[in-house]
Amino acid sequence: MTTGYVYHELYGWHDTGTHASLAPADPRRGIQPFHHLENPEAKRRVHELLVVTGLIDRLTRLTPRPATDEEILLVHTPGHLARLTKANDTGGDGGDGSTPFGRGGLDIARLAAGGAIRAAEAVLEGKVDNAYALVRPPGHHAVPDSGMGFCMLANIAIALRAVRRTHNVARVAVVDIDVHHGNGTQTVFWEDPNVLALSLHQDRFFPPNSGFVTERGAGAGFGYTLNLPLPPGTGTGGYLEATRRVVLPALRRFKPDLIVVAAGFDANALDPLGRMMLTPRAYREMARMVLDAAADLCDGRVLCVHEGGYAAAYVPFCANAVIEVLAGVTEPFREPFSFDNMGQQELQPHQDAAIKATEALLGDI
Ligand SMILES: O=C(CCC1CCCC1)NO
Ligand SMILES: [Zn+2]
Repeated sequence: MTTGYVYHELYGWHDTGTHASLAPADPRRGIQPFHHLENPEAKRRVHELLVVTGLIDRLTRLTPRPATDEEILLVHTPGHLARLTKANDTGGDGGDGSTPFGRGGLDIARLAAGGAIRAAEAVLEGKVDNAYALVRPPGHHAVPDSGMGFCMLANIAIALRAVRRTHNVARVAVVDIDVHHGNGTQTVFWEDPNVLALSLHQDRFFPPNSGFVTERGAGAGFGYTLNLPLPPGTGTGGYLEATRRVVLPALRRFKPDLIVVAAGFDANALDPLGRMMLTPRAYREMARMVLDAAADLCDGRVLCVHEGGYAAAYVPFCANAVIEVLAGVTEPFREPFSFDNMGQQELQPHQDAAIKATEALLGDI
């Protein structure tokens, strides 16, 4: 099994400032300077764990390149690109007031989107069987006319639109496991029956009023947007049942040529921005199920693009578990501490009800 891997040190130089988690530091409002939640630590430590454990030596390193204006404009409006370009010398915000970037921030965002493109190309050209793009800033909230929720450019959407012009890939399934709704991907492909936008996320967290099971796509795309809002506190049982009963049947019905995972890890048990309870074992089992489905459906073609995940000491073990599955590692790394025995990790009735509601919609794929 050959697994492509995209990472660049510049991803760690994306400067989100002292936003004191979510709001700009301001003594008049009692907000002390603190690092922004979307800071380099968690992602840099994912890379460093791969290096220290030696897993990186089993991966095929792919060098990211900047996404061009033309590629960005396949998804975003000229106005959004102009906003980012104008602020690139000074630093600014992606558009929602919560997406700060420093000088050269657009250059790094281009490298993130270009990293997703490069990884998608390598998978589609058969250079690797699957790939992991450890990119930053994240992308799954960005919509055509604005950045949002720490996302400046819609990395996955740009990659898909770019490679669909140059490669023979008709149907793509995007499985978003970030704890927040993949609204950006959903918005871009809302009317597209050839992209299945499937999101598992914490119910009514972010973006506000987004990610309801009733959001199903429109026109020819109706039924190809699938949302599974899960109750806060959902753990391994809920996610594995959701994967078994919603994700896998959806993939089997959709028959994708490529499976893309919006690999956010903020559903981890220690995350400051999520209220779920996942562990490396849970992520490993979800990845195993998706990889097995990919082997049956699309010659194993899976592309993971990193999104959120803010517990800097825990996310590395969660992401490492997924990358081990991609790389076919049979002796998984034993993470030093786990929360598999947390109370109510098994499926709970209210979580089962949420799964049932989305399960009922599979027939429209
Ligand atoms: O991890 C994220 C960022 C979510 C935050 C953006 C502002 C409040 C919640 N999205 O996937
Ligand atoms: Zn998130």
